Amino acid sequence: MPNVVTSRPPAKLNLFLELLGKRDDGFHEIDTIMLPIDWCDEMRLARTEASDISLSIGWLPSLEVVAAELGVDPNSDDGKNLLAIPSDEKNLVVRALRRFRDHFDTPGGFHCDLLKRIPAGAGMGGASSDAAAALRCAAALHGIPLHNPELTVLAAEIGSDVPFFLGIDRHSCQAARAQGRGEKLSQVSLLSQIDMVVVFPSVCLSTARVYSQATIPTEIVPPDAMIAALGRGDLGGIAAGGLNRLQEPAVKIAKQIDEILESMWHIGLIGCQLTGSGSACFGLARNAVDARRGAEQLRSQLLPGSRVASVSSATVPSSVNLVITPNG
Ligand SMILES: C[C@](O)(CO)[C@H](O)COP(=O)(O)OP(=O)(O)OC[C@H]1O[C@@H](n2ccc(N)nc2=O)[C@H](O)[C@@H]1O
Ligand SMILES: Nc1ncnc2c1ncn2[C@@H]1O[C@H](COP(=O)(O)OP(=O)(O)OP(=O)(O)O)[C@@H](O)[C@H]1O
Repeated sequence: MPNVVTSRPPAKLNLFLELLGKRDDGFHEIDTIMLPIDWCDEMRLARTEASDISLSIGWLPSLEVVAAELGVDPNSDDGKNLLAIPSDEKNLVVRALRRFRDHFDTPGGFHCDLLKRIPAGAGMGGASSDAAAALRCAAALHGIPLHNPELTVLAAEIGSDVPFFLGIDRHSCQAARAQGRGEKLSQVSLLSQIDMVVVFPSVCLSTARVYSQATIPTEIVPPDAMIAALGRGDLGGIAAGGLNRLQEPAVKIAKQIDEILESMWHIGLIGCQLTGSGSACFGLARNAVDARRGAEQLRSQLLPGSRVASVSSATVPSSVNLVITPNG
């Protein structure tokens, strides 16, 4: 079995998110369509003799470059709020590796090097994706099948978005419908790649706080139109079928979201909306060239104070790659 593996956990966008009701466990019953995108973190996981679990974290291309894009001093309170990622039990990677080790009773521990690109508190699933990748990397290091259903059980215990990043059954997944708390998954097919622009304004939103200020609609919208448009590659239909019931409470907390969305509509993107509980927003472009051009335009208008990227749809789960180390 290998001693070191790597993976590139992707972010996700919620093309559709409806609130169906409040559950007794304090979570919301949701109906959401999630799309993996090629904005990824970088993970390296090694087995260790000692039983403890350690994590080192950095930012790509560097903390200073990311802080400059956001217009913050990395040592200021704002900078720490946006960029100081915990490396202890609060990090979902540490939580995932500890749960894995205890559940499968594997010998020794792990050391994880995590390089972040996915903004935190953005509604892009960064922590959840890292946790899912950590479970798969740990399974590969200990010879446990990557599609072992017990991994999905562990994932659901770690967070509502984590199961999505493990993929569905044994197949790679271009998009998924998530119901329940987010753990009931079904495949959604895409006829063609989707190209978008994503903007992360320099504000970190708490998922719990946005949900707590959301209201359950009297009239529930189903995701059928969105699912049909994705299946026939109809960009106009995807834009028209978009919805995010968490957008209203998120905008009340961070008003700049409205300004960002306005700028995105203004440069000709369509279906512009918040992803997840925010604060990141996305808009659909006709193709990758238009997405790159749109990102350049928004960068010149919005920087510093936002991170802007052109992205394309991707798949989950992220692959796990063996690293052949000199001592085998
Ligand atoms: C907003 C989304 O990202 C959309 O994909 C997810 O619903 C949130 O997934 P997540 O960040 O993994 O959320 P968790 O870490 O499981 O829960 C954080 C908090 O969000 C709220 N929460 C989360 C999921 C859900 N279906 N209903 C909720 O009300 C709860 O207050 C919960 O304590
Ligand atoms: N691996 C991780 N990467 C980034 N943040 C993490 C990680 N583990 C824990 N966190 C903490 O979780 C907070 C939320 O991170 P993030 O928004 O990436 O999580 P998420 O819940 O998966 O995504 P979403 O915003 O879509 O709900 C961060 O501000 C950070 O304090």
